[in-house]
Amino acid sequence: MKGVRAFSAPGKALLAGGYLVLDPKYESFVVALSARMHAVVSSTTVPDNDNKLIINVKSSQFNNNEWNYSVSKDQGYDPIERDGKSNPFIEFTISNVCNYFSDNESFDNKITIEIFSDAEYHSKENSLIMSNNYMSFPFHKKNIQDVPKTGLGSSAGLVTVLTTALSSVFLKDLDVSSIKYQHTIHNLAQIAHCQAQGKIGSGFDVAAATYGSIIYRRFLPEIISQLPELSVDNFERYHNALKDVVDTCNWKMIASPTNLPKGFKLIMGDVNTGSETVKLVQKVKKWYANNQPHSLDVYNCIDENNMKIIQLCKTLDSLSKTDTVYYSQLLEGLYNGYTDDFKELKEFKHAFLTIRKNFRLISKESGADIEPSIQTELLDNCIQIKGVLAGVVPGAGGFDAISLIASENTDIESETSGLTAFSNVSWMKLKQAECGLMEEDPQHYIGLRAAH
Ligand SMILES: Nc1ncnc2c1ncn2[C@@H]1O[C@H](COP(=O)(O)OP(=O)(O)OP(=O)(O)O)[C@@H](O)[C@H]1O
Ligand SMILES: C[C@@](O)(CCOP(=O)(O)O)CC(=O)O
Repeated sequence: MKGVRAFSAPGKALLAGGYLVLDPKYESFVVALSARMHAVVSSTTVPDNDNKLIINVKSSQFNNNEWNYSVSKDQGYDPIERDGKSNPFIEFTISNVCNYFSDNESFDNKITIEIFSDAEYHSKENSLIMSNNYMSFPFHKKNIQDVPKTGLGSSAGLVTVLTTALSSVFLKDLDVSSIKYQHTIHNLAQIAHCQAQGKIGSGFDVAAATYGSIIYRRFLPEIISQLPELSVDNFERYHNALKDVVDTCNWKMIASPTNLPKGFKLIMGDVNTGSETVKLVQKVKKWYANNQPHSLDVYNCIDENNMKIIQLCKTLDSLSKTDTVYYSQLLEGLYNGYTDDFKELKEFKHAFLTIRKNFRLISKESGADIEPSIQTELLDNCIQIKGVLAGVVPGAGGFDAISLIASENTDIESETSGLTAFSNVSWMKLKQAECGLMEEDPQHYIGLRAAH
């Protein structure tokens, strides 16, 4: 095997914009997370291979899961798994990437990709930690689909990093810091992820996996729905349409880089239950359609406050550079709980409280438990903790992990340890990611051993 390369992509928390982000008229605030999905790729050329590509994908952290595909132009790049095993997220990624690059003259025909996922994506129960000097991953006895998820976007991370790893076999000069390549990877991954999910969602998870923390406005769903069905018979038609959608079409989306302001951090707490996003979305959509114009007023009020949060992050970022004296007083105030002395902090806190109030209203009227009362109680307790400014149930809400915005000096573990109000929360080892897609050193994945 030659030219081994490795890549990683971050997970996500949709801090502001749940549900509204499904409509291209609203913008949202997505924080990329330090929990990352990784892919180590190597390739070689084997002779007499009947023009087939052999693609082996291993996810050994999950009961040694492994998928062995053969792919060829004659089969329309529809991957055939040797033992009939299925992982739609891997399959749609392979078919789109291979189809997209099918015009390339020469490329290696035997590809091996190892997937690694950081611990916070899944429940760690009954897992064995394997580490080396650089990385640490939990190994499970169960298959990937049987290990409970925490809701950080594992499938979006997987599809994005797998798209990158596979593309690197066709594009020897692939540079993930280049906007051009990020754009190609994002578009291919977004298409594969929608096809694997069987629906066209807002795509904020794939966008964050590619670009990192972003202000996001979704692409028009027609961009993806206009693609013809991918099948053996219409390979050429699909290929031409795919090239057009990936390279030429204006997706009319926004993914502009952002960050939490200096001195602020994101904290996430898992409540170990999880929720069914699809059902929540169905109920909210039904409520929205049947309650006009009141439902539009509620959405617009949420949007006003989402925009306030986005604007306040920009204001705080610029204050941290232009008025360092005021900014350090503000950070003192944040840590010590004098938030009402600073108009920016007061407004930030108020914006989150207003969003939560509106989501509770939608919960009551639609029957979708976006902020269930148990989470209300938890969030209300959290915002009393020293240094915690605001809290919310991110994304679709429900019983997923909660998100808090706090002073970077807040030690949430020690502030809450031994208190019954927090006995059901496990604080996740997470922070905001420093970047979206990145290239990693493939040596860092070698020699993982069980810790003693
Ligand atoms: N490490 C992995 N190895 C192989 N497949 C994976 C891996 N992680 C995720 N997947 C695939 O993604 C599927 C989970 O996707 P799903 O969209 O249900 O979860 P999620 O993206 O973590 O959830 P959410 O969008 O709520 O954050 C798995 O069943 C598997 O097919
Ligand atoms: C409700 C929704 O806006 C957010 C879902 O977010 P999450 O998967 O719960 O993080 C749906 C979507 O954006 O596709």
